[in-house]
Amino acid sequence: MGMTMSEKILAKAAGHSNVKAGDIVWVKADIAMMHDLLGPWLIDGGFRRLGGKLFDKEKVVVVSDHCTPPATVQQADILKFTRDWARDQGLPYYYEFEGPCHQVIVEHGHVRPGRLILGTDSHTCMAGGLGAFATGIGSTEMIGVLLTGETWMKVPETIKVIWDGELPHGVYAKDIVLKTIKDIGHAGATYQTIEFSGSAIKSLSMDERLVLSNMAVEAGAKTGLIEPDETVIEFLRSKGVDDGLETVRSDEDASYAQILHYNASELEPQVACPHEVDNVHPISAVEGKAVDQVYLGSCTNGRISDLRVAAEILKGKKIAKNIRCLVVPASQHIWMEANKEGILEILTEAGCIVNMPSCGACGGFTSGVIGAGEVVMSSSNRNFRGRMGSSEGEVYLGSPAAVAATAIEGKITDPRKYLLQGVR
Ligand SMILES: CC(C)[C@H](C(=O)O)[C@@H](O)C(=O)O
Ligand code: SF4
Repeated sequence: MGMTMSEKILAKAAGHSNVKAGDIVWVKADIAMMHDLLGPWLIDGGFRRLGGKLFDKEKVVVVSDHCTPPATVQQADILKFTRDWARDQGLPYYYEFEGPCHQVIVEHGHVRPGRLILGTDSHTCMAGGLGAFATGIGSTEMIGVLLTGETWMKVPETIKVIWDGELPHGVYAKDIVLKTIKDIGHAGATYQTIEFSGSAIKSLSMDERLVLSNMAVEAGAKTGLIEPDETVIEFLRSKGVDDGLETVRSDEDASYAQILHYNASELEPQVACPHEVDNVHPISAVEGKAVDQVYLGSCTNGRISDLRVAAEILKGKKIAKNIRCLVVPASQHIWMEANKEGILEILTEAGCIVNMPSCGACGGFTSGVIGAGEVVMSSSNRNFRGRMGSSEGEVYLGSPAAVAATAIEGKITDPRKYLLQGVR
């Protein structure tokens, strides 16, 4: 019996030639990633009591992103604690004010195909877009990983999700993943891997692949994998990475818990409605819903291609009166790229506010929270009650194009009417 990608990566991490779904294995982490909110300030006590010595400094990456820039004294204290901890531990890889951790570790080359990446954040699974088995773990579990470099894991079964065909214009990876989550359900892939494949997936850019893997956890999955190919290798080379580029793929005769098959050419723009990510409908079902804020950003959809498509739609136009449009590039690097391309100017002239890269508005932590009764159309990954501020608010999720079109009209809007044929 062949092995899935997920089984192969975990077999390697466990030092076995073969593992199968359901096996319990001890695995060695290639990267242990923490952020400010669930990292050092939470675990330092336990970590020190148990010896306080890192298993390997080179494999520990800390990113301050959730409390940046701090909006309260408590957040400033958390940030200071995290920064001081990284310095005291002599960590070579500490990043702050650069953007959400998942984007930052990808850009800095910490994510490579076949690696096992453990992080104290549920969207750690985003690294699966480059073919790494990446998953979120709790802070307590992270103490053990920091001390030993190891943890135990049950090898997950895999749900294979095949998207063949060609995406119509105005339809994106975000729509693919929302439709997939709708069908699997928000807990339907619990303790399973989702493997995305098919010709539509293969033709996605690196930016768009990361949208799929990022949101795998919204179906409850442990990770979301895409077979690494030349798109991934070229991306990594562009970031100066030239080792650890071997690819990993599922065997033809690997066994799957479930196989779902879709035709991308039939897909329409999708929207996840409050208050669950699987409450997904075609945009036509919610068109016209008035919004108070639109949010274009996050580790899900704040990358350069997302900003480009929004600029294409908003160029020469103005956002609706009485709404706010927050744009938050997913990293400092993307911010600079968007600046060079004139995108930030286009968006600002349209009336958007460009914030610094951060988790702030996405998770309702710092700037951009919403009040009771307010409605947001967001390009991020979660719409739980209270996600962006008040529990009396409402969050709708869609593609960056849908967000930009909504900004123009002040109500949820199908982006296709604002896009020239061929713009992706
Ligand atoms: C704050 C953190 C625990 C959380 C996560 O784990 O995902 C956040 O990043 C999110 O997106 O909700
Ligand atoms: S989902 Fe939002 S809060 Fe969570 S890591 Fe990404 S940007 Fe930050």
